[in-house]
Amino acid sequence: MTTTDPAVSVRGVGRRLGGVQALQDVSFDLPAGAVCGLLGRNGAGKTTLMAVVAGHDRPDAGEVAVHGERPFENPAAAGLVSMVRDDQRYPDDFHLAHLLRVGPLFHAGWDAQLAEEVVDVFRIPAKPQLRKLSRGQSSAVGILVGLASRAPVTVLDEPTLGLDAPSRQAFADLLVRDLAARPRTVLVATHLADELEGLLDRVLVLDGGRLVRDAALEDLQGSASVVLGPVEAVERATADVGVLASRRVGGFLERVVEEPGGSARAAEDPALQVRRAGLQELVAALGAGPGPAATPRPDRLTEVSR
Ligand SMILES: Nc1ncnc2c1ncn2[C@@H]1O[C@H](COP(=O)(O)OP(=O)(O)OP(=O)(O)O)[C@@H](O)[C@H]1O
Repeated sequence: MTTTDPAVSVRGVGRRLGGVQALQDVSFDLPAGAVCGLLGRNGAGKTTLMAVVAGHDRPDAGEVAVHGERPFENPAAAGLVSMVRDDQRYPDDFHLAHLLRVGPLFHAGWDAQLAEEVVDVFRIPAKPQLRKLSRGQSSAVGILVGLASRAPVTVLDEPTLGLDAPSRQAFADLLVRDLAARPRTVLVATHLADELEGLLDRVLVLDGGRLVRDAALEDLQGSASVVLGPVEAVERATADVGVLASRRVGGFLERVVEEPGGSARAAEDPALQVRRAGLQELVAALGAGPGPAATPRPDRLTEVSR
């Protein structure tokens, strides 16, 4: 293994659960030290993918390697990857104090001081059993384990689910600070792409179990714009460009168009508003599922009317 080897390598991975093809032919590499957002709609396959990367589940097809080790049922990989699920279960009688005691037993790199800091920042209560904590408090416990375990590859499934706004900001601040002090690779699934955008180096987008985008954040940013205005004016300005999504609200039309070039004509029309597409909008446009074609590029389109 060299320093340029990827921290995570996924090749042709498939996973069928029940009657559902949850993952199909998924391939990507995560460079060591990258913070990668895993995005996609409900049921896109994010949790399934994270579970096979973390070795909680095995793929039916393809190969997964974490720092060169197969993660499933391989003791050599146990300390390399830590995954915190959004529905993480603990023993019924477990309190915070139990978790803080067993953390170092399960995670060789456990940082007790950081764990205590997370307890303070998120005000995680000591008293009720962990299973009785609120949704947001349970997420804070997940953040505690995810950060304090300091695994070389950390997998976080919806870490901010149910957190209030100050706590979501506290999570982002802690993650940035801790990664600067102890760089590691992070794969984080979220439905709040815009909130975590500032933390990400890479973005993976799943749709229906397939990987539809694997890009550096900077390549994705600026790859699309939003054009908004009266229906006819928007249609005229975007007639010959790549349209990723369209949404009609009354007499107005909003289109997500591909750059470069997509918004050029619209920018000359004072009746139209043009702005850069946010990550969330871009992901929605890429993974919005099948819809009637609105332009001659039906494979890339979604048309949503209200
Ligand atoms: N144990 C299971 N048995 C049958 N189908 C399953 C099982 N687990 C997941 N699935 C299905 O596999 C698909 C992918 O599920 P997954 O939980 O990976 O999606 P997700 O992207 O994490 O969704 P969400 O954003 O809602 O958490 C879904 O269609 C889901 O219904």
